[in-house]
Amino acid sequence: MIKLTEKIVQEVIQVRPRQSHKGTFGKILIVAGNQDLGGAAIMNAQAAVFGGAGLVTVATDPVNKTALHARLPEAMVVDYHQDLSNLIAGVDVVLIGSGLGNELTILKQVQKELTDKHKVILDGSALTMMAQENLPLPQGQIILTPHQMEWQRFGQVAIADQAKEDNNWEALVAMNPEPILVLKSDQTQVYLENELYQLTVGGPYQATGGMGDTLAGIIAAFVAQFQDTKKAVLAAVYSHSAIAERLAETAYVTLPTEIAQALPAFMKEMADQNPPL
Ligand SMILES: NC(=O)C1=CN([C@@H]2O[C@H](COP(=O)(O)OP(=O)(O)OC[C@H]3O[C@@H](n4cnc5c(N)ncnc54)[C@H](OP(=O)(O)O)[C@@H]3O)[C@@H](O)[C@H]2O)[C@@H](O)CC1
Ligand SMILES: Nc1ncnc2c1ncn2[C@@H]1O[C@H](COP(=O)(O)OP(=O)(O)O)[C@@H](O)[C@H]1O
Ligand SMILES: [Mg+2]
Repeated sequence: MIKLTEKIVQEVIQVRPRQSHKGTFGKILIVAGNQDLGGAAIMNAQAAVFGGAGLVTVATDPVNKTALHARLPEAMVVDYHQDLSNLIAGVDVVLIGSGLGNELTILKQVQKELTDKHKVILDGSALTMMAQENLPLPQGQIILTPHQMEWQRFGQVAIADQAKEDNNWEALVAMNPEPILVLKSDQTQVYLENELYQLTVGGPYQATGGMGDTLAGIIAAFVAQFQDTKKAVLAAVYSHSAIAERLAETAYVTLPTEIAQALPAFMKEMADQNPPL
């Protein structure tokens, strides 16, 4: 077991090269937010934009369009009932599932367009629907971000058995290809290529709806803009809770949107410890 420390973030977040443009830092499609859970799409997208993704498009229920535009003009918004195949073909990263509810048709349509070139984050309702419908993993480099109940459904490991890492590895190796697992709890762990990483920052001030939606957006931003996907996931998991821990020095609860807002300053601080070569 390896403890996650600030070192991983310093390793991943570099000063940006001058010769660059928005395409350099990755294109993300977020598929999230049904009629009732538009906040999840907003929190995904805010975290992705503030986390440094070059271009973010949100495919969501049309009732969420005005709210998304008003909250986050940097993000583009499309109706998730439209044909998303061209959009999917043009992005590097797809984050799907936060607040998606029971939108099974949309999940299936997105999944069939995914290819090996995509980095795919499966969160929230995507995991629950895939478990209920027994859907196979889609193509792409897969990152799963379940909380304990979602992992019980998706990985078929009872919550009580998740404390034993062998049980989680057994479920993971049965999946093909083996995904990266971010198993969220008050003791979040990352299962990644035979190594178990333990988060040692963060705390109960994070127990607020939308906290996981924000983490998923940060992961999307980091894997979109940083070369090494595995390290990018670890750095995202660490940054999310490290920012919360800092905010909690003066706040009883740390809101997901506040964590997103703190990302640019946190990332600059980390990058400044890595002077350009
Ligand atoms: N503003 C928005 O739009 C928001 C939209 N959201 C979206 O809603 C969708 C549904 O997500 P969900 O997580 O709320 O529901 P579900 O999958 O049924 O899990 C809850 C059940 O699991 C149990 N449980 C056990 N261990 C647990 C653990 N460690 N962490 C958490 N739960 C744990 C828990 O136990 P209990 O609370 O009863 O003790 C309960 O029985 C999803 O797509 C999400 O993105 C949310 O982000 C909120 C803000
Ligand atoms: N007591 C706690 N200590 C540390 N982290 C917590 C605690 N409670 C929740 N979290 C973190 O908050 C996030 C919750 O994710 P999730 O349940 O998916 O939220 P949501 O779906 O509402 O956005 C996870 O990253 C989890 O590790
Ligand atoms: Mg969640």
